[in-house]
Amino acid sequence: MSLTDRTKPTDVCLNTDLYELTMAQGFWESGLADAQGCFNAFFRENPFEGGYAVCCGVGQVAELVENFVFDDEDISYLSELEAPGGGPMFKPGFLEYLRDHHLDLTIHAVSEGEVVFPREPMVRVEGPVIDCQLVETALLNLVNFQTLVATKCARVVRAAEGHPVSDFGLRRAQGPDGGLAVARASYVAGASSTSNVLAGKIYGIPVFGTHAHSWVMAFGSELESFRAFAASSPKNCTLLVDTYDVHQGIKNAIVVAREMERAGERLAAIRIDSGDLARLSKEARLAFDEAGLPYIKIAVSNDLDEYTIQSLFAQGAPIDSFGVGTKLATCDPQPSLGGVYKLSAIRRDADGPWTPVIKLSEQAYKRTLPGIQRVLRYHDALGRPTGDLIVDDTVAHEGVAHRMVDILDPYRTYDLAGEPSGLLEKIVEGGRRTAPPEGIEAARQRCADALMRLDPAVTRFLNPQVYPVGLERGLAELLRNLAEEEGARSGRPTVA
Ligand SMILES: Nc1ncnc2c1ncn2[C@@H]1O[C@H](COP(=O)(O)OP(=O)(O)OP(=O)(O)O)[C@@H](O)[C@H]1O
Ligand SMILES: O=P(O)(O)OC[C@H]1O[C@H](OP(=O)(O)OP(=O)(O)O)[C@H](O)[C@@H]1O
Ligand SMILES: O=C(O)c1cccnc1
Repeated sequence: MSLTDRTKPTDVCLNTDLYELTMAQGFWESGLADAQGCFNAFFRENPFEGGYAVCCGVGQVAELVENFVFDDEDISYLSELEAPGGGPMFKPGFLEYLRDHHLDLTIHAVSEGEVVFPREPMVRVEGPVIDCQLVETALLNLVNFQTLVATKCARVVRAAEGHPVSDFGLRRAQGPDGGLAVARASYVAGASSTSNVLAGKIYGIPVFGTHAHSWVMAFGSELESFRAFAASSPKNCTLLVDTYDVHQGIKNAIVVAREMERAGERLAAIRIDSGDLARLSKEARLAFDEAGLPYIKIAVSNDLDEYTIQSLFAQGAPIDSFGVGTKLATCDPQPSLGGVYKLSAIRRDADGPWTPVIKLSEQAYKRTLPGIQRVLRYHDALGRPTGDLIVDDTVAHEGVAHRMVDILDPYRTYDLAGEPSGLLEKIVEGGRRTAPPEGIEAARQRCADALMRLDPAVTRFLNPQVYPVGLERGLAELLRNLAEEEGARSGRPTVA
């Protein structure tokens, strides 16, 4: 992960919200340090008004847990913190407890690159409630942003219809760490390369680049600048043709391409970064073809997103590749996923029975789901997903249940077809990863496969169909009972 890659590993434990540490101290003091909890990370709505999300960031969770250690420097910093009302924020006994404390967690997660849907657990964390709480913020920080970026990039890649998309977002990203996360998640979601060199080094993502307008402006003329770039980077030569006038830029690119041919080299591409990209790309294509240079590719950039790219192809633009920066890195127009991490079951000790719990809300869609949840994804004969069933292992259930109950409307049921398989895999047990890191290429392949199998009605941009996610009947009944009990206790009307 980027933080542990670039700073001392133990810094991950302070990459948290203060309240996680304050609550941990409270659990420790209340004698609840050994109580066990089960938390789920999930989101409530698909981003970008789309029909799905691409799970990302979970590939770094095991590393987070293994590196979650408070060293002397961390303890010393915490010991100096003052409470607003006076006196130390943390008690010496608690800080001694934290020193060399390791997270004794077991974690199940959806594999990176897989498609996920609202309300189903993406990550399930079990273990001492104090440890579950300590890891919350850092875990959400990894999973929320990368899932958002991966989803955005999957949309851009879909619009690009197989043409390469390069992440150009670093200069517009939310800080250095944000830029790395964007490059990583974009690659998982199908981007072919990144301009971010550090991301290339850390994650092994192919790096790609052209040149800036400043390169052209630094020379006496555009032609001179193109010649100098071709001489300097003959094997990696994409010329930016829009600094002054695109028509002249195309003519200059043809001159340089011919000179390169004479020197036994080939101009790879031009890039157009302003103006009407459909019209200019058509003119460029025609000019290169007429000049006998059909191999020169056309790359474009300039505030692109999935909608602009879709529109460019609808206009018949002969574009070969895309550089996408600002709108990818900032996940325009939705800058956050809103994923949450909620307690769903507790038990007093590690051998006792789990007690499922829920949080009620005035808004039914904000009510949480109880239990030790897992997800069964059903597939048709061709391996295409047909629906996801959330099962709770604290209640009796039918195992493979073919009927599911709508999460928000208990009177609505769906019949599931096909064969189910478990969506969550164990990635951490007793605080240790259960398998070596799988690497970014495997996640990228999984994402490509998952998106290919998903119903186009779910992946379309406009009014996508809702992918069915529902509750196994035992869980639906438990939810209704708990909501009634909690409602009666709080005097609120029952929402289930
Ligand atoms: N043919 C097209 N159809 C749809 N959108 C386009 C087309 N050509 C360009 N765009 C998009 O329109 C937006 C604005 O382009 P515009 O031509 O105004 O920029 P510009 O004049 O090049 O400005 P600047 O030089 O400041 O970048 C950009 O997001 C660009 O990608
Ligand atoms: O448009 P985006 O999707 O955000 O892609 C990144 C942008 O960054 C560069 O512009 P910038 O003006 O920063 O530098 P330049 O002088 O090299 O064009 C590049 O030319 C792209 O337009
Ligand atoms: O290499 C490029 O062309 C590039 C990289 C980052 C941002 N804009 C352009």
